[in-house]
Amino acid sequence: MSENPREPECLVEKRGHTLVVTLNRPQARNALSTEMMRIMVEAWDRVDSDDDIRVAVLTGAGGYFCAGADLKAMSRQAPGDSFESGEFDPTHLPALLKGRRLSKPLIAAVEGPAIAGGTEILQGTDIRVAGESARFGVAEARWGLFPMGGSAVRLVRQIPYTIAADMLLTGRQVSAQEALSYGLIGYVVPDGTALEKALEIAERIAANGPVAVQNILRTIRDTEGMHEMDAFPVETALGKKVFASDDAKIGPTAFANKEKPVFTGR
Ligand SMILES: C[C@H](/C=C/C(=O)SCCNC(=O)CCNC(=O)[C@H](O)C(C)(C)COP(=O)(O)OP(=O)(O)OC[C@H]1O[C@@H](n2cnc3c(N)ncnc32)[C@H](O)[C@@H]1OP(=O)(O)O)[C@H]1CC[C@H]2[C@@H]3CCC4=CC(=O)CC[C@]4(C)[C@H]3CC[C@]12C
Repeated sequence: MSENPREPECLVEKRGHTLVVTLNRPQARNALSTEMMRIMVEAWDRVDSDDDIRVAVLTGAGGYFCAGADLKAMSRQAPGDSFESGEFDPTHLPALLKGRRLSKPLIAAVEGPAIAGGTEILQGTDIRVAGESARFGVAEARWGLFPMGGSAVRLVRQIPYTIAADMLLTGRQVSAQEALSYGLIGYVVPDGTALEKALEIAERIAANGPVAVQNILRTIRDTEGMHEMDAFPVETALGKKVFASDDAKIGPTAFANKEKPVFTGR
């Protein structure tokens, strides 16, 4: 099928306090194009800069999540050439959230295949929902490629070593139920309802204190891999910022008055 030139290759829509980012090349199973990744980076910048956005959701169009890099485009222009020329420094791939993390929670809503770059970007998300027919895998080795989206570093930190090694070295796909059992995802829902579930989770987070949410998230990230005695000073500094916020007064007062807190994000 030809690509629809009028349709953006990535859709970005604000729904209340949530920004929904939809990979939109279903005819190519939402394979990553440079245009798609350009829009993704714009969306990530908007998440970080717009105080009214408290959560983001990443999903794919057409019942697919993402088939990874565009292998056809890659056959026409080898990424290695771009690396050698210095055109791309793959140490930082902001579209794939490698070398960049969002300051607000990112929820993945996966339907269908999340393969190679699709499972790579998944590892940059925080909460993950998948339809029961979704499939995951890091297929790069099958094509003589390297999972440059961060999986050879991240996957073994997110799921058991032997499963990560198996997936990375064989390139095999795993079902949503397997992925749930490994802890790669947190929810399996009926096909077609992953976005609905992700938006429900997003709403719950958006109703919480934004200062608290963002500093809890930052603590998780900034202390990953640290000895706890080295991590606690980092955690405490961020926690004190939260307790110094207006929201830290709004919450308890709302409870005492038997009201729903209306947080300001300050
Ligand atoms: C290294 C980083 C990641 C690399 C990769 O992801 S490699 C890609 C691996 N992907 C796969 O193995 C999946 C292949 N597809 C499938 O297995 C199946 O299609 C499916 C299971 C996904 C679906 O099966 P299906 O039966 O439903 O559908 P099909 O009939 O198979 O397909 C339908 C239709 O879609 C087309 N299709 C499917 N997948 C792809 C695909 N991956 N690419 C293209 N087209 C696809 C299929 O052909 C059919 O089409 P049709 O015409 O109908 O026949 C990289 C990630 C990001 C990169 C960096 C980005 C920025 C940069 C830019 C540069 O220029 C180079 C440097 C770089 C920094 C770049 C470097 C490498 C990355 C980091």
